[in-house]
Amino acid sequence: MATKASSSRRNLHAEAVLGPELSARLPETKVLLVGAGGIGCELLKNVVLAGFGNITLLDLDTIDLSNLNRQFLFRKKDVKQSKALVAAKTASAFNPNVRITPIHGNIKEPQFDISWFRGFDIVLNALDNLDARRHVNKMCLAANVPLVESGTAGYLGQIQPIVKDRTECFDCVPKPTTKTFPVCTIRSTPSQPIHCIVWAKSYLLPQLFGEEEDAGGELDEAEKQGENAKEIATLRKEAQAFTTVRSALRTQSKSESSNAARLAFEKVFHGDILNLLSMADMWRSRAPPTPLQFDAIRQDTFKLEKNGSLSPSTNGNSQPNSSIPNGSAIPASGSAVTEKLLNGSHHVIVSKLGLKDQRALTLQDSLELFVSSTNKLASRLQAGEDTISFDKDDDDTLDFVTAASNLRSAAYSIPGKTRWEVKEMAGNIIPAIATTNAIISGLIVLQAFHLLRKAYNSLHNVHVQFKPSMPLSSISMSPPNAQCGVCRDTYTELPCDPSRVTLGEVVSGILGENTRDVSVYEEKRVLSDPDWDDNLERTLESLNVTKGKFLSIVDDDGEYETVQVGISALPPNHPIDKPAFILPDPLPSPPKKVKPAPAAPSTPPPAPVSSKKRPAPDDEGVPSAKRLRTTATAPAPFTPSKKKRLEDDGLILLETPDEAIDDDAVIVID
Ligand SMILES: Nc1ncnc2c1ncn2[C@@H]1O[C@H](COP(=O)(O)OP(=O)(O)OP(=O)(O)O)[C@@H](O)[C@H]1O
Ligand SMILES: [Zn+2]
Repeated sequence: MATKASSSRRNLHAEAVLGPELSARLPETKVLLVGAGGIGCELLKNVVLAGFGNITLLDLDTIDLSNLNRQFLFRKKDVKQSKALVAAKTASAFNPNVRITPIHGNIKEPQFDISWFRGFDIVLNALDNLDARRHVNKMCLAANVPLVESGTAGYLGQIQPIVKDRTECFDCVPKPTTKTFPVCTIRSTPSQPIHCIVWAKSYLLPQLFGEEEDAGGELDEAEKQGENAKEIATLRKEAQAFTTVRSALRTQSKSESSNAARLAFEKVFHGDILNLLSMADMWRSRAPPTPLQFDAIRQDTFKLEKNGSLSPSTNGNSQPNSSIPNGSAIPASGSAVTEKLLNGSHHVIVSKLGLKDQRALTLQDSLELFVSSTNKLASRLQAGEDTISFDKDDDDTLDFVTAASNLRSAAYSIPGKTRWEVKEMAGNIIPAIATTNAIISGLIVLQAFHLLRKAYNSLHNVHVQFKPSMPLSSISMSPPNAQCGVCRDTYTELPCDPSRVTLGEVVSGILGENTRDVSVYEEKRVLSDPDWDDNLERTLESLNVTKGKFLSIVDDDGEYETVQVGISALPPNHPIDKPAFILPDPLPSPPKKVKPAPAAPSTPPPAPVSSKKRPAPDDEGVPSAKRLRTTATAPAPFTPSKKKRLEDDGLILLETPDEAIDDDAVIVID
């Protein structure tokens, strides 16, 4: 047990650096750390060693073998255990005076409501996805708790301190959206390895092993977008033919193993390609693909015509119409194998000694991998798995995507990729660099100290960049974006019993004397608007508006900012004969909206300071919503309910003539 003397000796260093006032406060400061992954493990170690004494650590995940190289609080014996629990246990040993409360859960769960967030002095994010980051940002704004946001991507990293009404919030600057590709490039005319990988991951795998679905919608949309109508008709036929293959995969017996795989192969790598070849127009200006032959590849008699013109990395040395022997590796772009091939040498040497993941695959290898992974996935379906989707850590799905994408690449004379490269590209993986995580975690704690001291002028957004001469750059904080649809809203809390209080009671209670035309949303669901009051008599519970959710009350004339009403629980001693809700006192009074700046002149003015910011790096992107209510600044041409009804009828309404139609028509890598 630590004595008082040893514990004060332990703190001497921190006290000298932080000063007596802050270091005396740290043992009592309540910090919430969200995420116990790459950044989270480093950060937990830092906050424990800095002297924070009351830490809540939350993570939804369990430890994976692949985490161990950088998430140093975990050991092999901990694999499959809760990250939060193991990290808390390991880090508790670093300082006997620390109390770490681990929570194995999702930060979006309703029990982590506004009052729960309000119980912390500071929140530190160590997350890996936009959705959770956005959620924590909003909860911290609602609870008025300072947040330090962070992210790393390989050698790059960023931290952003966020204080309500003083700094930009996480959503003040729009985030880049995921790269998308036109349907026809993916489905008929791939020209790069990534096109084949997206096809295998987002089209073929779901078609064979995912939920049965009508691909018609996606193609209808592609047709609307003006993509080639004849080609779309061929793709429709192609999609229908999947039914036979799907049922073979779900019923084949062990003895006919490989029959279903052969059927799948023949459909997608032979039949579908023959169909496409019949559309002569398509191949006038591009090299046609080659239908693959199952038996010939197996027997090593298949000769693949190589047409150098399709290779993305052709360097002038390619040799049109030279043939790649079946037993040779499909060249992996960027690898020594490719170099040799592109330099005219056909004596491709495939090392069988290299790591399995990093070996270039021959056409035969790909075929065998296709058969074995298809069979494994089929037996999983037969053993009761409903649907199977891609997961970079699920070997069977990764093998399938590796094999299928390489076979497709071969058919289209596109360089192949190793299993390792496919994992990186299909999983959207930027290798994590432990050093970047460590630097970022140190910076998070420094900004946390400024926040706790309320030294707002010392706050900085800091970037770790790949520039040896200047590895760190920092930018002073910008004020909130006046048009931000998240931090400019007015937040309030409504303790209530959702099974007893009606939507109408809440809306009129919150508006009070200030009655005006409003529309009410929960996320993007419209619950009522001035022309549609059907739901006002219904209880919140019947509308699925429960603890932890927000009701957004939007001024219909666009004159006032939106009021966000966070639903929370009534205190346990609330008298049963009193109304089933407690209105905030005073009632929220949203400010008038700041009108957006006039349209930019034709010559753009110099970039404002805030545009120097780099958006937070993200391992996982989310496609942009068709119309995010919160970012709409101009009054909508339709009332929300009417818009919703039209959208339910399958119509997409554009806000402005130049609004792009959303991403439904394209396949998204996520
Ligand atoms: N909604 C959420 N609630 C709680 N924890 C979350 C939530 N979303 C993500 N996380 C956690 O944030 C952490 C992010 O860490 P990191 O980026 O290192 O991810 P990882 O899953 O450990 O690594 P990798 O994705 O590279 O395999 C993960 O441990 C993840 O479980
Ligand atoms: Zn904002």
